[in-house]
Amino acid sequence: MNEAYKEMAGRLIVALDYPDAHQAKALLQELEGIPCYMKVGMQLYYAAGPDFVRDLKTRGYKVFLDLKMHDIPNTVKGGAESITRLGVDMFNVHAAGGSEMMKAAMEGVDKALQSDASLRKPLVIAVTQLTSTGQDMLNQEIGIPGTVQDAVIRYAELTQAAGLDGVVASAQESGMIAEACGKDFVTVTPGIRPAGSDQGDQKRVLTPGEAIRGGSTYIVVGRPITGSEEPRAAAESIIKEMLNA
Ligand SMILES: O=c1ccn([C@@H]2O[C@H](COP(=O)(O)O)[C@@H](O)[C@H]2O)c(=O)[nH]1
Repeated sequence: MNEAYKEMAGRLIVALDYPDAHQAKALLQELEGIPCYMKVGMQLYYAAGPDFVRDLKTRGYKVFLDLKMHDIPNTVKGGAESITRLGVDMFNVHAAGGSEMMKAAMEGVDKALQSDASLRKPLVIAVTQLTSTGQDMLNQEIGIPGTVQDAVIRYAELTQAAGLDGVVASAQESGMIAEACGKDFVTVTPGIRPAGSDQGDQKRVLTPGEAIRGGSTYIVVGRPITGSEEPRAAAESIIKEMLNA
């Protein structure tokens, strides 16, 4: 395994959207040896809890805990403290919670780090507009005027001003986020669909190659891998496409 492959595989975040630890572990076995990031979202975390996250860390994976916290600042601060104690590498909040809430998340991280010197600071990122949100939904259903891109940039700037490390957005917006917030501001981009694959409920999609060319720091891929008859081949083909980009 060469360095370029390792680096690119580390930018692939596989979404372990499963109902239980047993099924998630079956995928881990399939993907054994591929040095990708693993994402634990609500479905798996509510079923398998912190033990599953610890198991992933013991196996040597980088872990993104995708619980999208959105609550009053005091509650988010406590949540961020607990998540940091779990030893994850990345977690998120909703930018729509506002800057006071996002700053409180950072305070929770600091509190955990100060109490245990063995902990490393996780990347803290904020969801801008979900990749399942399209222009019509934003304007007509949710009632927010302007373009999706305007809303994403506004949230990205708010997130950066609150001291977070980056945002979750569509890969379609990675370039404009880099222009507004600089290239070091992390972009984590779900809604990735290899050519010809089913879009499902995602509205703002790009292929893995387009996302890397567009400047995404990380891409998040779930069903194109987990729903494939050959998940390992699907993951390898995505990494190959990322490398070729
Ligand atoms: O805006 C967002 C935020 C998070 N997600 C999560 O990413 C994966 C995508 O899974 P696919 O199966 O590849 O669609 C999933 O876990 C979402 O919860 C997102 O899609 N969009």
